[in-house]
Amino acid sequence: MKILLIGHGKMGKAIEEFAVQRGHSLVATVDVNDTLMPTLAEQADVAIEFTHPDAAFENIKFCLEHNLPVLSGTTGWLDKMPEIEKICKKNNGTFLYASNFSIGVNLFFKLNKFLAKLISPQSQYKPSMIEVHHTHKKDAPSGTAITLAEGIIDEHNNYNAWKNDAKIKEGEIPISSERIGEIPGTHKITYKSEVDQISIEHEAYSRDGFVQGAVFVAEWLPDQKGIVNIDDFLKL
Ligand SMILES: NC(=O)C1=CN([C@@H]2O[C@H](COP(=O)(O)OP(=O)(O)OC[C@H]3O[C@@H](n4cnc5c(N)ncnc54)[C@H](OP(=O)(O)O)[C@@H]3O)[C@@H](O)[C@H]2O)C=CC1
Ligand SMILES: O=C(O)C1=N[C@H](C(=O)O)C[C@H](O)C1
Repeated sequence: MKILLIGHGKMGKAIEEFAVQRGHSLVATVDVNDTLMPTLAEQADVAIEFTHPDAAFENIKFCLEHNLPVLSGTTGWLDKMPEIEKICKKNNGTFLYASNFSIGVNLFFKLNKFLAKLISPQSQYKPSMIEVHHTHKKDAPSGTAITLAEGIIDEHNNYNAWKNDAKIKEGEIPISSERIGEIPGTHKITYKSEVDQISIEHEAYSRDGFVQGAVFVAEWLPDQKGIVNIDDFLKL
């Protein structure tokens, strides 16, 4: 498979290494000072995009307008998702976004929803979330934390919003973001009552889980159409 790799930072470099190990080739790596050229899109089977919250929209739009299936793992740009959905539809394109490509995290998303539904009638248990990442991370809360909060909001009758702050109003889930050293990504949800607490946690040991997931999804994506998601890939 021929991959157009957009973003050649921590994730891009690790994806390049793993993709080559899997027998794929790169049409090009496009980083911040490079230009996305239509000829690159013509030569590729799929684009993998891991860049910056301010750059993702234009990169994804370019791929969709040049008939190239694209997956993006970039977080912090989701206010523009409705526009991407329109562009994808208009161009009969293929797009997948995942806040986290790790298979473990995608199972954790399901566990989170299950727990939220189970605990919803027990209003004495109040949820909170902590996410911990490396100090280079540009966005807070993490995309994964937002997906987890949305999962709780979908399933729990008493919560309808999240806040990246300890000062919350009724119905809000507090998310605390910590940035420490080189931590790849840890997410913990706790439900506390007066008498006890229940926690679920996912801890990435390295970026390998995100990298492997992105390459596996990229191998599957060229045969799909429209807006698809990682649940479709994992058949969850
Ligand atoms: N979904 C998932 O599973 C995961 C998602 N992420 C997300 O992926 C994104 C990238 O993470 P990471 O690789 O760690 O970050 P890095 O900062 O290490 O890499 C991003 C790279 O993209 C470059 N870049 C910036 N703007 C553009 C542009 N317009 N076109 C092409 N390249 C550009 C940056 O250049 P420069 O540094 O010069 O700006 C940098 O080289 C983040 O949003 C992060 O949250 C990360 C891990 C897993
Ligand atoms: O920036 C990172 O590193 C990560 N970003 C994603 C996020 O915002 O959730 C996924 C993972 O946690 C690592």
